[in-house]
Amino acid sequence: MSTLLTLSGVQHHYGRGTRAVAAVGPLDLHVNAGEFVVVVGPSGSGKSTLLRLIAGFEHPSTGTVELAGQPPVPGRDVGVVFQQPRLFPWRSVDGNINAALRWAGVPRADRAAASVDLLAKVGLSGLGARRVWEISGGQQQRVAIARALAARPRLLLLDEPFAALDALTRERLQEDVRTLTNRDGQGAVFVTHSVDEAVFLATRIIVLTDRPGRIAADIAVPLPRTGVPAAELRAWPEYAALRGQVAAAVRATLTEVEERV
Ligand SMILES: Nc1ncnc2c1ncn2[C@@H]1O[C@H](COP(=O)(O)OP(=O)(O)OP(=O)(O)O)[C@@H](O)[C@H]1O
Repeated sequence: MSTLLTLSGVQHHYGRGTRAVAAVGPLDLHVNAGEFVVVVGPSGSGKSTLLRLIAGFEHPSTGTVELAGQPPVPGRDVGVVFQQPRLFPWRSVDGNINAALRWAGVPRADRAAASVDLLAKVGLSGLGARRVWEISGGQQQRVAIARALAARPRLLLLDEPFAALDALTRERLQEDVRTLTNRDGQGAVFVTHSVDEAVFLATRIIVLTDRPGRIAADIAVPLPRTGVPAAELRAWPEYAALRGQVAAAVRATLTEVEERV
């Protein structure tokens, strides 16, 4: 498979001199097209910083980030979904998606059809005319995902996108994102604190050490992506074993933190 994303010798710190905070690295990471990478790690270990570096919102203090061989251009190469949907509250669902399509350079004449497609993809067909305040938090997050997909990015970056949702809505969205990314063959890098969410969504899990985040474990998740209902998959012994493996890796990073205190 072709390499989509390459991080080489990446380190990042915020601030300067004695006030500098080392947030990430050094780390190397290669992500292939079609991989769904989930990043877990202790609070403050640099997960969001890593996504910001991949999105091109931040430039690494040392090392390089390349998407398909080029430095990432913010807003062009990747679609980003945050914990809060960050929609235009005064616009309709369609209005929000249309704005994203316009920024993505989709010609005006093609936007209506593209919007219908995107709404269908995220399970919101028929809700285009609703105002943002007329839909639920889960539906708002679906609109945010549709917006991130508008530019047909090769890579989707998701920073704890379901953390603010209730458990049932969260499970539904997990299933949809899993199917969606599987169908389109996009790459994804997804940050979460939930080991279960990581095992359910990932083809590969990266566990970060405490700050500055380095790669403590790189765990393949060889579970089927289609054909097994979510509840059944979660009951598989292989699923439980992976959960145990990832939880142990995360615990090991926390033990390191405790031993230093
Ligand atoms: N703009 C900034 N200026 C200074 N320090 C920052 C900035 N952003 C993040 N940091 C620091 O860098 C480190 C990594 O932060 P980051 O938000 O990437 O971690 P995280 O793993 O996503 O955290 P959490 O799991 O709590 O969301 C933290 O110590 C944080 O305080």
